[in-house]
Amino acid sequence: MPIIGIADTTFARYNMGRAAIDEIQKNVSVQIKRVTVPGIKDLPVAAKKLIEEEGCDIVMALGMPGGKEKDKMCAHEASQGLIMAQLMTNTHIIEVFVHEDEGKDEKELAFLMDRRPREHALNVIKLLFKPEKLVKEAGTGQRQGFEDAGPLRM
Ligand SMILES: Cc1nc2c(=O)[nH]c(=O)nc-2n(C[C@H](O)[C@H](O)[C@H](O)CO)c1C
Repeated sequence: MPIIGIADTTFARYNMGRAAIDEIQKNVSVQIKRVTVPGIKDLPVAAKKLIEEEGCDIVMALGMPGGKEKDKMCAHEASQGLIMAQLMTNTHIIEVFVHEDEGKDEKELAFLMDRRPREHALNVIKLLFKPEKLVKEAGTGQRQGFEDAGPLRM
């Protein structure tokens, strides 16, 4: 049975890991290993450990960069770490970040922090079990959280 790793943070203002796990469990029967770290810069090593020490086949790295400039820098560094961890382990780590300033108010932010992990959880399931479904969706302007952008027409 495949193992999905979930790494999330205490910095985030919504329980993104719980949303992702709920969506996974609604759709497939898999083993889940979860860790929670303080912030997004702690996610790369947490994800790498889930892969190398816990045998995870894929990992979701969930976090919330804050709205300040230093938070955005932090997010960029965390992203680079996550890419490095993917290359070091040859394993997908799906980055699920919701920036605190993406929502126009707290209600919209909470909506997004619930929806994006759920929609990426479905992507993770497709990557693991039905990669051909993603091929069918190629170029269709999928977005996680808000409305899909949709395909371009000639
Ligand atoms: C400035 C800063 N901003 C964020 C952020 O926007 N989101 C987040 O999840 N964590 C932030 N952190 C904390 C770091 O990611 C990390 O937890 C600490 O530097 C300890 O390694 C820091 C230090």
